[in-house]
Amino acid sequence: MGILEKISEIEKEISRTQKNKATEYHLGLLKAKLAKYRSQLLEPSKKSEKGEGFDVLKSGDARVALIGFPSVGKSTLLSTLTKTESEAASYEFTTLTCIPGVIEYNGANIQLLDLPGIIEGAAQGKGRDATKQDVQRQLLERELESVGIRLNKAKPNIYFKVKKGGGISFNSTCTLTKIDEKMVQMILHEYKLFNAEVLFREDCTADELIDVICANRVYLPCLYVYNKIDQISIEEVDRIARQPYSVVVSCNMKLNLDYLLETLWELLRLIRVYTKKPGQPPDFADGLILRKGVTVEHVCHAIHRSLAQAFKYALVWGTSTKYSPQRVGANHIMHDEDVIQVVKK
Ligand SMILES: Nc1nc2c(ncn2[C@@H]2O[C@H](COP(=O)(O)OP(=O)(O)OP(=O)(O)O)[C@@H](O)[C@H]2O)c(=O)[nH]1
Ligand SMILES: [K+]
Ligand SMILES: [Mg+2]
Repeated sequence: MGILEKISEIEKEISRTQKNKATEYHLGLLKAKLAKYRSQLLEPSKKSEKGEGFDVLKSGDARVALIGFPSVGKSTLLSTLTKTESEAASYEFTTLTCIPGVIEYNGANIQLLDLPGIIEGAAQGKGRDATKQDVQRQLLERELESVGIRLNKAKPNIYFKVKKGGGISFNSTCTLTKIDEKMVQMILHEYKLFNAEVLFREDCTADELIDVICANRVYLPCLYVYNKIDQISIEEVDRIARQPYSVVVSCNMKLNLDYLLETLWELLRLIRVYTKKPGQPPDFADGLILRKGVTVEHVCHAIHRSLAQAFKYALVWGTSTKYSPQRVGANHIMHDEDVIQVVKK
């Protein structure tokens, strides 16, 4: 049996197995097997070591990829938000390669990647059926999930370390309601791991443990953009817009695109920090683009490599301080649109 067949066999078995106390361990084992075969599938074959990727250089302050069904308007969106034109047409698979563009927003350059549609033949219809969006979303999520991508999800808080000996040590700092020691043992054995340290710091599932064992999962923020709202009822638009991480737009009618950019900015956790020299106004024309959570020390590094060493203190104006200006140390956390003046030793 090939890997694909094994995968489909296990998927079938999972779907026909009823979920209850008695089948818990069996299901846990099936999930571990499934994850194992999927990883094998993703390993590059000997022949084409590199795998087929799109050759686009990373650039700008952040990167966003457009993943979606054919003809949902990915290329139209790229052409609308950036100076790049990506061909759009009413037939599926108009785009056959990766087309990069740049969104200029709040002084930041956000690289936007237009990609070919994934999953064939499901984007037809006028958007009349109320649940088409939900079905597409689920299929896309499942597709990304199966290649190890986790959307809008933090890495499970499990400490996991493979050891040379000593068996499996299992501990938790909280009550576990979805997994127990026996299940952990079974899953580890499936991966031929007989010596390891496992410490649960939150109430995780078997799937989450498997993610941690596999170690190649990618945790990404995801914004669900629903285009063509000019084609559905206002009630449906309203319902979709209320879902988390969701924005409704119409590229053709230029509806809600400002809100899309605002939301993208927030989700990418971008912030602007303006620098100021003594006795001069802040340099609002040329802000530093950084990420939420950065400290004054990070800002120093962004200004100049050697500045952090020469740092004495900084004056900060903005929402991150109680007073403006306020004298702060290297560990102070900056907010969007703060102004900073660095004082050297
Ligand atoms: N009604 C409506 N049609 C739109 C909108 N945006 C795009 N379209 C149309 O949808 C069709 C497909 O648009 P594309 O931009 O080619 O879609 P795509 O997702 O890039 O498609 P592929 O590259 O083939 O996967 C085109 O005919 C667009 O004119 C919109 O907001 N409303
Ligand atoms: K198209
Ligand atoms: Mg396209």
